[in-house]
Amino acid sequence: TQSTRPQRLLGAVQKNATRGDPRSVVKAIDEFCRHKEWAMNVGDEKGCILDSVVSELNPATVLELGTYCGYSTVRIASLLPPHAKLITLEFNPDYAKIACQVIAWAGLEDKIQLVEGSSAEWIPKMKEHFGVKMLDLVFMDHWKDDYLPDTKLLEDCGLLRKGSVLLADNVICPGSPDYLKYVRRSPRYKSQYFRSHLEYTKAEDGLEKSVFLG
Ligand SMILES: O=c1[nH]cnc2c(O)c(F)c(-c3ccc(F)cc3)c(-c3ccc(F)cc3)c12
Ligand SMILES: [Mg+2]
Repeated sequence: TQSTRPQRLLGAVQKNATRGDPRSVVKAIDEFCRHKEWAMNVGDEKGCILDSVVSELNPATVLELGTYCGYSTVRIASLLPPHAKLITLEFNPDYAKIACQVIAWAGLEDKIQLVEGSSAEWIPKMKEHFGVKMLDLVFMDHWKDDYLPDTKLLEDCGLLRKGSVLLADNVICPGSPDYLKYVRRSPRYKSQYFRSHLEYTKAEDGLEKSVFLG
């Protein structure tokens, strides 16, 4: 039977990356997506912006919405301090199966908790189920139409504190205009646009970094 693109991406990781070396996993995926098959990872250009936000923040608790094949999951987790935790939510079971194996190849199982399900279902369960008090960083990379409702859900669930950072991918392509309007207009956020390109292409895209002011 035909393999899927995520399966072929995993194959490229297992063939070209070194077990236990997260940066080689990131590199292997970028090479695969640039030279073999495009895939919707945040990619190397926006990935560098992601790295700088994570490194500057040094977060203890990270929530990623949208795991896909685990590229940004591995990229973020490889920069976290020793006892920091990353919870990543993926709705698609096929993506979750691949991401689990990419995370294992990178040797980051201890830092990452992969949960299969919807953000709407799991955000309200963060505190009771994962013992999460507050989120230091939320990387939003799931579905453009869910960015705004999930942001409001994070606020309502009391998961954001003064200084919590929301970092949203694809705010231009495909774009999340209602989300952008909300975080840019709200007095409760300090928002900043990092202009970049759609992964592995010349099309414009960017990341929006929004600091919750409490
Ligand atoms: O859905 C996404 N989630 C997370 N990140 C994404 C991402 O980083 C992307 F680059 C794209 C993208 C953008 C342009 C394009 F032509 C194809 C896919 C998508 C996306 C957008 C619309 C869809 F119908 C399917 C996928 C996503
Ligand atoms: Mg994306």
